[in-house]
Amino acid sequence: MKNLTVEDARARMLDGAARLGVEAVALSEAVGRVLARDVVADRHQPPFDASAMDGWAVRRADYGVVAAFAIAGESAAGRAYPATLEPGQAVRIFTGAPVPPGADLVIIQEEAVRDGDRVSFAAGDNPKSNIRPAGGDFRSGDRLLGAGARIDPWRLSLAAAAGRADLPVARRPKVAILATGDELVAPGGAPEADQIFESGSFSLAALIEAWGGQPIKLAPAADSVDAIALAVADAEVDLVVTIGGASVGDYDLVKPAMARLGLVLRVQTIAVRPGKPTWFGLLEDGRRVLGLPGNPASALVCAELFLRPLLAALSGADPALPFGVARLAAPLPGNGPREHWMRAARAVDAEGRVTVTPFPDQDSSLVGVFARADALVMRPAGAPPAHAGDLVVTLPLARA
Ligand SMILES: Nc1nc2c(c(=O)[nH]1)N[C@H]1C(S)=C(S)[C@@H](COP(=O)(O)OP(=O)(O)OC[C@H]3O[C@@H](n4cnc5c(N)ncnc54)[C@H](O)[C@@H]3O)O[C@H]1N2
Ligand code: MOO
Repeated sequence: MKNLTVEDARARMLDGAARLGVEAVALSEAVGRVLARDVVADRHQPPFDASAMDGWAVRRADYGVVAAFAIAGESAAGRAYPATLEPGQAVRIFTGAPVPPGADLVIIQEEAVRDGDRVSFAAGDNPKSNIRPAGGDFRSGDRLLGAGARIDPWRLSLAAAAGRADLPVARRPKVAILATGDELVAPGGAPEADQIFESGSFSLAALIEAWGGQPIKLAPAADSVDAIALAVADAEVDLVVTIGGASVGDYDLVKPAMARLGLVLRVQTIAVRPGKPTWFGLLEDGRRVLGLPGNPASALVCAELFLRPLLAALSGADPALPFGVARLAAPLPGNGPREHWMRAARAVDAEGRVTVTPFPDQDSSLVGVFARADALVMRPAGAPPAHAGDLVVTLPLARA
C-alpha cells in the first residue's frame, strides 16, 4: 500500500467503482451527463427521401426526353405532395421536402424555365439526383449513442434528432470536499500573520463539477481528530475528498480521524511527484475517501490523476485519461524515483507540432505556476535526462 506506482494506485481506487444509479433528465439538462443506456433510433433520419435543393422533382427517364413538363403541384418541407408523380409531370419542390413517389431526380431551379403550368429544363448530361435518401443520416435500429458516452452539445443534437425528450443518465456522484488546517482562512476573511487563504477547495469544487460530480463543500476543519471526524461523519455523499493533513507531521490528522469512522486503507502513499502522501480508502459505511495533500499543486495534480478517473467510473464512463504526446521544447534533467507530473506551457511550433515547456520551478506549493500551466508533462520514475525534441506523455489541462 505504500509507495505504489500511479497506475497501481489508480487501479486500487477504481476497484469496485461503478455507476451509482440511473435517472432521467430533460435534454436541456443533459450536457455533461453520462448516458446510462444506449440511444437507439426508432425512425429513419431523414424519414423520407428528401430534396437537397430548391427546384423541380421529375422522373430521370423523362429528363432530356420531355420538352415541357406539366406542373402537378408542390412539395414543401412539412407539406408533402400527396400523390405519385406521373410520367411527364414535374413537382415544385424545396430543400428538405419529401420527394414524391415516382420522382428520382431534382433539378435545381436555376436550370428551369417556367411558362404558366409548364416547366422546361436546360438539359445536361447525367445530372446528380439532389435527393437525400431516407435513412441516409441514420436508420431505425441504429445504435446512435452508447451507454457510457458523455453528452456534449453535438451528441445532444443527435439525441434530439432521434426524438428523445429526455435521456437516462448516471446519477452524479456526490462528493464532499473537506479542507483541513488551523492556518486556513476563507478568501475575504482577515488572516493572522501565520495564516493563509484557503484555495484548494474552490478549484477542487470546480473540477468536480466539470468532471460530472456534485461537489458539496464542508466547512473547513481545524487540525483536530475530533473536528475532522465530526465534519465527515454525517456527510451524505458517495465520496469524501480531504485536502491537507495527509503527510507524517504531528498535525496531519486526517487518516487518524477517518480511522474513527472505520477507514480501511487501500492506498497509503504513491510514488508520484507532486502528491506522494495521497491516500485512499473506504469507510465502514462504504463511503470512499480520497486524501489529497495540502500543497495546491499536489492536490490538483492528484485530482487530475486519480479523482477524475474515479468520478468517471462512478458515473459509468470510461475512466481512461486523455493522455497526449508532445515534444519537449527544452532539455530536462534526469528524474528521481517518483513519476513526475510537471506543470508546463503548451504551444504549437511553425511545423504545427505540439511542444511543451515545463516551468523551471516545480515546487508543489506554487499556485501561480499552476495558473499559467496548460498541460502536465510526465517523466517516468528514474528517467534519464531528456533532450529538446524528445517525445513525452502529456495530460492537457482544460482551460476555459
Ligand atoms: N517529514 C516529511 N514531511 C513531509 C513529507 C514527508 O514525506 N516527510 N511529505 C511532503 C509532501 S511531498 C507533501 S505534498 C506535503 C503534504 O502534506 P499534507 O497533505 O499533510 O498537507 P499540509 O501539511 O496540511 O499542507 C501542506 C501545505 O499546503 C497548505 N494547504 C493545506 N490545505 C490548503 C488549502 N485547502 N488551500 C491552500 N493551501 C493549503 C498548507 O498551508 C501547507 O503550506 O507534506 C510534506 N511534508
Ligand atoms: O509530493 Mo509533495 O506533493 O511533492 O510536495
